[in-house]
Amino acid sequence: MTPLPALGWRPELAAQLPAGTAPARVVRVDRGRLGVLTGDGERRVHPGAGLYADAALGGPAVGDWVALRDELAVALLPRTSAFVRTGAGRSSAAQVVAANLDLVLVVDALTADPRLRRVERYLAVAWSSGATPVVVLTKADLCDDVVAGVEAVREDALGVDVLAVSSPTGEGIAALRALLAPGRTAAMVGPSGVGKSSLLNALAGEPVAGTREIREDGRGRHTTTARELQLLPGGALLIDTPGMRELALYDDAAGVEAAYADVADLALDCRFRDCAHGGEPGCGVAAALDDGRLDPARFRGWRKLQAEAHRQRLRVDARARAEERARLRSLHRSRRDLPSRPR
Ligand SMILES: Nc1nc2c(ncn2[C@@H]2O[C@H](COP(=O)(O)OP(=O)(O)OP(=O)(O)O)[C@@H](O)[C@H]2O)c(=O)[nH]1
Ligand SMILES: [Zn+2]
Repeated sequence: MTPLPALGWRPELAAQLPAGTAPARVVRVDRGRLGVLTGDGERRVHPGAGLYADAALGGPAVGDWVALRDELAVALLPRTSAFVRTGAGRSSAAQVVAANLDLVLVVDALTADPRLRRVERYLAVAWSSGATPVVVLTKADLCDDVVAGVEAVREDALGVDVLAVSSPTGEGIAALRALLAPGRTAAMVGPSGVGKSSLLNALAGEPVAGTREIREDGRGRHTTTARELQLLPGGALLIDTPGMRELALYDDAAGVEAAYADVADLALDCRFRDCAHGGEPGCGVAAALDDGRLDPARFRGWRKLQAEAHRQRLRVDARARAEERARLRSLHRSRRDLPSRPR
């Protein structure tokens, strides 16, 4: 028997449960079936039409809470956060790949130069989901200057925890575990090969990634399910779905603007075109914060990225000016060195 808070249950959800139903957390969405965890263990249930009643929610996703009536999931409970994939392929319909995340581990490796722009894009998507991002830099054991590597990312990822870890040596794993408090739900994003599976195994203390087939003994019959939500020994929950992993590929091409299109929309209402949304009269962003249309956490996330984008522009400008000077110098030099034209 697992107490519900250990599955990430929030007491305020109790009021949202239809009469005669019990809560369950979705651990896998499979053609026509849902794998769920309840206080009594893991089960497979049928998704009822009620889960799709609100088209804007995009149906059940890993991490969602559903209301069960026997073997039927009848309702989708409100989410605190949602990782949405948009613009994948030709369809522009939003697809929720994971829900109710507290933390998003943005994973990259310390072996290559820190890929700051890429980390930033992941951070933008993480903030926009409503979850708090943490940057986890893997392969610390292969890096000569871990401190510098961490510092470069930290400078860029304002207000975000940045940790260095090594899955084989265990370096930094305890510090990461400390962030993964009991009942909190996290998920990993990051490019292929940076060590997400290894990290999941290190956190789990046993190989779960790659060998995620779990044999279950349910009342005499054996069922096999591949869970996409793991309970870690420390009590946190870690979501690892192919959807989250693919998300990376799409959002590499998208950008901060896309992730924060709603804030940009609100800014269109500002009286002044160059409004900095810092207390100016007639500010559309401030109005939306006041009446609850804009979440303050989301606004802070956007602000951080705006500041970073600005600094990045200054850096690029400085580089462009330096390059232009170098170009002019070499041009003069080549003119000077040019042999005089034959008459
Ligand atoms: N030295 C070292 N090698 C690591 C570490 N983490 C992962 N690796 C190695 O890096 C390679 C890729 O690791 P994975 O865990 O499969 O990476 P992944 O991000 O899950 O990759 P995908 O499954 O393609 O998304 C493997 O050969 C791992 O053994 C680390 O901290 N140190
Ligand atoms: Zn404004």
